[in-house]
Amino acid sequence: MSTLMAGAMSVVLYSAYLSFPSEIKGLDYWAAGLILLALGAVLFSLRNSTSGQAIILLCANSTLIWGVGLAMIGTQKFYDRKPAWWLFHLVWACAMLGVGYWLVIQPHFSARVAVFSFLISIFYLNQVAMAWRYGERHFSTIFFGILMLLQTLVVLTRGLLAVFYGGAQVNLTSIGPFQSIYLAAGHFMVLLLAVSFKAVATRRLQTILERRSTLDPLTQVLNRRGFADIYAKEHALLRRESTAMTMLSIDLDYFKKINDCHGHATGDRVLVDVAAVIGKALRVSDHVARFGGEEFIVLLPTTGLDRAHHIAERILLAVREPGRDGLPTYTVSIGIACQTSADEDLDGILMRADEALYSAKERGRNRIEIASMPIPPLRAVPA
Ligand SMILES: Nc1nc2c(ncn2[C@@H]2O[C@H](COP(=O)(O)OP(=O)(O)OP(=O)(O)O)[C@@H](O)[C@H]2O)c(=O)[nH]1
Repeated sequence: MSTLMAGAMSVVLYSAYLSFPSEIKGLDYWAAGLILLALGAVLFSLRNSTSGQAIILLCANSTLIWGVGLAMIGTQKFYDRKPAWWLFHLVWACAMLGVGYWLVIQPHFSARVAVFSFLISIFYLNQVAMAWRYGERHFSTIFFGILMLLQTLVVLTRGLLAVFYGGAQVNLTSIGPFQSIYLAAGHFMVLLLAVSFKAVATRRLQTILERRSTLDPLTQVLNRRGFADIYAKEHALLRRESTAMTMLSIDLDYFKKINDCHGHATGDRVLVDVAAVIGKALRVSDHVARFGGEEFIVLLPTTGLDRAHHIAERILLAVREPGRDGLPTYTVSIGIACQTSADEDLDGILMRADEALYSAKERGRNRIEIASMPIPPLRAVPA
């Protein structure tokens, strides 16, 4: 039954590997690991029905180690870590030496079970550590980590029972409480592991799609939608705490000329460069967006005009430094608008920042202009 489950789930994971974006790594290794676990279980079931029991047992142990090992490699790839092939091969070699020795040269069932269990638990434990260190704090990771931990505990307990109580306690062909728990865990764990692989991968897919829908694909800064969400949060803060925030509207000067003289690809590289230069001039709490074209918007939360002007000057100077990455020298114009009242909305402050930007363009470009403050709405005077 568990063999069928593992086989079916490996197909599910492989089809996810084919259809998920290439940023989600490791799914193919998880699928291969499950196939090998299924194959290992088939080999174990054949050990008494054919001659050459020792060879079949060796192959079964080797296949199982490979199965769990490939799952570990998949998990390392999934979390963007360098796959520890050295650990994979070391564990496999030690397991084969140990199992081979206590199977063929000096037959000893409990020693064989102990060495196999301790070694294979290294692969499970490694995956617990991966999920703990690199996993997102989300239900799917917790589920994945707990399953790997449970699997580690079950396998380690089998190894310890083999060491302290001998072969009878861990021989899965005889009946006993631990044997039942181990077999049940083995059956369900294969299915649950595959489900947990799929759960963490689906969560990763969701995060990637969410990020894609709020980021500009060329420069990786926010797009209009992502910026509107951020602005709404900062606006709510401004309403609550009566702070100020400032918007910079930054536009490349004569960008059409850059495209015409150096080609569209160089134009794109200039856009990426300007996004990077702006990003370097900001704090982590500031936000940059590109709404398309060659205009960038910067939102500086809890920042007044003086500080914003200082940041704008820093950007102006950094941008026009010549020869970065072999790019043509270029300049930007910047319009600044400060918002102190929650009565103004995104369109209002954007319009003022753009007006200041046009005025910078009209006055010769490569300069900064500050927008006048909005005229507060007239309020009725009580009689
Ligand atoms: N390479 C590249 N060019 C773009 C992109 N989006 C818009 N453009 C180009 O940006 C140029 C904008 O030209 P204009 O609006 O005339 O502005 P400008 O040449 O910078 O002139 P000023 O803003 O007045 O200084 C056009 O040639 C667009 O084709 C893009 O994603 N990549």
